[in-house]
Amino acid sequence: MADSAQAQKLVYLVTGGCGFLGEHVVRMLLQQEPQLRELRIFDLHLGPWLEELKTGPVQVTAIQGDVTQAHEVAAAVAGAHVVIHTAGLVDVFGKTSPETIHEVNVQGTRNVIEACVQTGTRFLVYTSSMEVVGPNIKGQPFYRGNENTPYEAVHRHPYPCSKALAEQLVLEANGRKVLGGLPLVTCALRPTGIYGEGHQIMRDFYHQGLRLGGRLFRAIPASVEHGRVYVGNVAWMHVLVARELEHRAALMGGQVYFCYDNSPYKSYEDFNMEFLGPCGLRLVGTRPLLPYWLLLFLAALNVLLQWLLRPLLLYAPLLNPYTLAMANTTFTVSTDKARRHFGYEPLFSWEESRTRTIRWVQAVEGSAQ
Ligand SMILES: NC(=O)c1ccc[n+]([C@@H]2O[C@H](COP(=O)([O-])OP(=O)(O)OC[C@H]3O[C@@H](n4cnc5c(N)ncnc54)[C@H](O)[C@@H]3O)[C@@H](O)[C@H]2O)c1
Ligand SMILES: C[C@@H](CO)CCC[C@@H](C)[C@H]1CC[C@H]2[C@@H]3[C@H](O)C=C4C[C@@H](O)CC[C@]4(C)[C@H]3CC[C@]12C
Repeated sequence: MADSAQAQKLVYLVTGGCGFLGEHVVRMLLQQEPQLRELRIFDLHLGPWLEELKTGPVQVTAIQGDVTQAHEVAAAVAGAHVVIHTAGLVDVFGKTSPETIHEVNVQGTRNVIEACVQTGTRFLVYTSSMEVVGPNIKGQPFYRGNENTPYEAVHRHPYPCSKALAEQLVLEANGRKVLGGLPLVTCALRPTGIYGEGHQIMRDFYHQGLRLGGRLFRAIPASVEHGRVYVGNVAWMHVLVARELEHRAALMGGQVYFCYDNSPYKSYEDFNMEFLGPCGLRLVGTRPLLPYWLLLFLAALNVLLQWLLRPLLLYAPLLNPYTLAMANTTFTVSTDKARRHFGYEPLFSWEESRTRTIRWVQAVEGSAQ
């Protein structure tokens, strides 16, 4: 008893802890981090599920706050040993202005770094994105690449631009002296497209399929591979990095790691069918049903409609030129850097990840009826 009380000494802060990934990180920390004494969860919107966590042995502190407000961030960071910064605005559909995306993703990250420096927190793990690398605006394939694969990372869309800038800030902050004189140790994790329980876009595709009489129509050639990784494994990588940063600071500080697991390489649509198929949906066509030029035209039309309708309503469909380019460009990773640097092995096999995700979609279906 005395031993476990002594071992429980660490204070962690998870920003964005009520988001899709953030909730998995929070739950994973509570299950897998025995050294945890207090877990602070900082988010603009706090979820009601946090209440159930407050009865466990770890002190769970929910903080409603905004990463763009430096003083709120500094108050939340003060006294934390580790910060896992997952908060961000994930918008590739034109729902939010580019300025707001920049403010949350870039200025928010700057505030987190400055808070660490001012309050003496030494370990910062940043959730970056594969989009920091690509796909680029030229649509060049990135086929089973790793962290050292040369690739022309050129972006125009506000989301990848903001993630790239924020990642750069985090990596440059590695080694800065924090209050007390010790160096800050940072690193960035780059998930590919995350899937699993709570994935809003999967839910959207599922509902779209139901509306279309149980069918989805193939729009992307099956040969275009899109990297995907299970949310539980992404969360597990965050927990491991947070734990190991202190012991392997020289090796891991300032590094980037793709998030990967054993999920199969498939097209975006074929991959989704791994879950939606067992839930009763069918992907129609072995080839795209519409020619690419027509899809591009529809995507451009959606942009025009979004602009025209803006004064009346928010029209933000899944298809726009950017999402089409994303889905239509091969981008897959194949790396073992995380295993070599901090002993990462996926916690969930592909079969388990798939089963869990199917069960979740079925529960979504149940709750929709
Ligand atoms: N979903 C993916 O496929 C994916 C892939 C790669 C990287 N990422 C990155 O992972 C992180 C989490 O993404 P997600 O998919 O869980 O998104 P999400 O939208 O589900 O979660 C983001 C969380 O951040 C919070 N947040 C937003 N603005 C905030 C602010 N101003 N202050 C405080 N909290 C704020 C939101 O309330 C939300 O709970 C993001 O940084 C994203 O860029 C996501
Ligand atoms: C053309 C449509 C026909 O069915 C398919 C459109 C699919 C798109 C909506 C998604 C294709 C690729 C996705 C992105 C990718 O998985 C990686 C991402 C990185 C992450 O940081 C945020 C989410 C996302 C941008 C993800 C968003 C949805 C897609 C563009």
